[in-house]
Amino acid sequence: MFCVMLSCCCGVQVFGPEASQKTVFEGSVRGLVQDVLQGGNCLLFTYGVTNAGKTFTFLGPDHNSGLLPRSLSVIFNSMEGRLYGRSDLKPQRCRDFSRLTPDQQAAEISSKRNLLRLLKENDKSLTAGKSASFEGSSISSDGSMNSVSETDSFCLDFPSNVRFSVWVSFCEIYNENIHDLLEQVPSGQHKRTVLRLSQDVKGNSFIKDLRWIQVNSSEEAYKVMKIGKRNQSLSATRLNQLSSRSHSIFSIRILRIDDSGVPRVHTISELSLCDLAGSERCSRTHNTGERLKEAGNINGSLLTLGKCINAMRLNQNAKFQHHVPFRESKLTHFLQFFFCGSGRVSMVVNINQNSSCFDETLNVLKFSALAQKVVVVNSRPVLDDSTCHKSAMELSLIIDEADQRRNMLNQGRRSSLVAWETSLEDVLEAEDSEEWKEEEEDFMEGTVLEAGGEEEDGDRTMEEETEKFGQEAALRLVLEAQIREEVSAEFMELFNKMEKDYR
Ligand SMILES: Nc1ncnc2c1ncn2[C@@H]1O[C@H](COP(=O)(O)OP(=O)(O)OP(=O)(O)O)[C@@H](O)[C@H]1O
Repeated sequence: MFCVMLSCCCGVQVFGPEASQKTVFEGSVRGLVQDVLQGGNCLLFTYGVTNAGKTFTFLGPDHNSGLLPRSLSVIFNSMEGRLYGRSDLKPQRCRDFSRLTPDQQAAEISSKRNLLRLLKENDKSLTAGKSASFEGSSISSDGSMNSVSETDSFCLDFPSNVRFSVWVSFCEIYNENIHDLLEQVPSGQHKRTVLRLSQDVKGNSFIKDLRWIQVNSSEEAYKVMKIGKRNQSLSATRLNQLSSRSHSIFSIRILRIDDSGVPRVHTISELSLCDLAGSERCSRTHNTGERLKEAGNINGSLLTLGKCINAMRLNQNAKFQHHVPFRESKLTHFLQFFFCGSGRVSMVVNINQNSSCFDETLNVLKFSALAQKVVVVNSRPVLDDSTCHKSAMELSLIIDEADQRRNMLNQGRRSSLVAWETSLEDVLEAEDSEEWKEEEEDFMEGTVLEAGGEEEDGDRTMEEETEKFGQEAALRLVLEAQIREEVSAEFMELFNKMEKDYR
């Protein structure tokens, strides 16, 4: 018996064991897909103990597709007849794009052809019985998505000259190493390239050299996902015959292009679907050797995710901002972009109702109750034609916009946004950075001066507001703070216990 629970800042929805994949999709990710089609950024991640049905919900068997195939279907159905026909605009870094030369475009097309050919070759070897890594799982050999409704779509209210270019990537975090699941490793060679997390000049993290493939239909995107899934690290454990030993991240990036005259990229939005590996207790799995090492890394990164969520939640009300340890694991470092005000975040919590995992499940539920309290303010960057040179200004405007929304949302409360760390761990993208910095400094100087006057006005309004609400509001705040303190103390205790258990 498996239950699914959706948890996000807008509330919690619980789906019982009888709920169909369609119902879960409609009650959870469909709204995110709509947001992404409108230009927003969304992250959805699965959470739960091992063997709780995360991959089932995420991908689903062929006759009963999960969240990812359904999202692809709705995205492409909604874009019917509005796909951008060329491949001269490609996403790069975090939310930038580059214009490809004709040679680069030809290289893109041929590399995609080779990748898709790989699927056919793999299928032949699968039917010959050479590999069974994906047996019993979700994907048909012809790459079709049988169970997804062909009609589900959103009506996009954009001018007729607006076109969409869709790109996908698929990677995994295995033993704290990031690997591109679309990398074609020559046969006989087992060593895969380790990719690095990098930051652009705006402080947004992205995976350097990750492959992005332009896809023109949901079937094509699904085939790409199939190829990646076959490369993912799966192994049999005592609790799950096909247990994910890594966190996998499938990202869909949509370039909204104004296709009149010289094509202009208007927005770049992203839907990231992250199937987290399940937490596992060694006393139950009896893992040893390589499996034990994997379990240690999985539990470690999930623990850091918990710490980050707890710190973000505390920061919403604290006078002094706690350090959020995003950099303690690759997973949280990668997710930082979404958690720091750049998108909507939702979590799917899977529950296996087997009584043997009762206390682990209770921990998962407590975790999700806390995660739900974190408010992430969403901002939607709009690109201009001369994107690169206006980036500093855009950044400031985005920050201003996010601040305004945050103030409206959290009147009298502390920010849920977390300041970017300034020291870069990995690679600093140096291109144009000097120019950008100068522009940014000039612009920031102006912003700081302007902001000073506004702040005084804001303070006055704030005082009036405080008087108006009076004693009743103050009492409510004290009570809320007390409750939060208690929950937070309980949670810290829980973390310490979990840490001890996993050792
Ligand atoms: N709702 C469901 N209905 C039927 N079978 C399910 C359901 N959810 C999960 N299963 C089955 O339970 C088993 C474990 O599911 P799955 O591999 O999705 O778990 P998981 O949480 O991803 O585990 P891990 O973290 O170890 O990768 C699979 O055989 C799957 O087919």
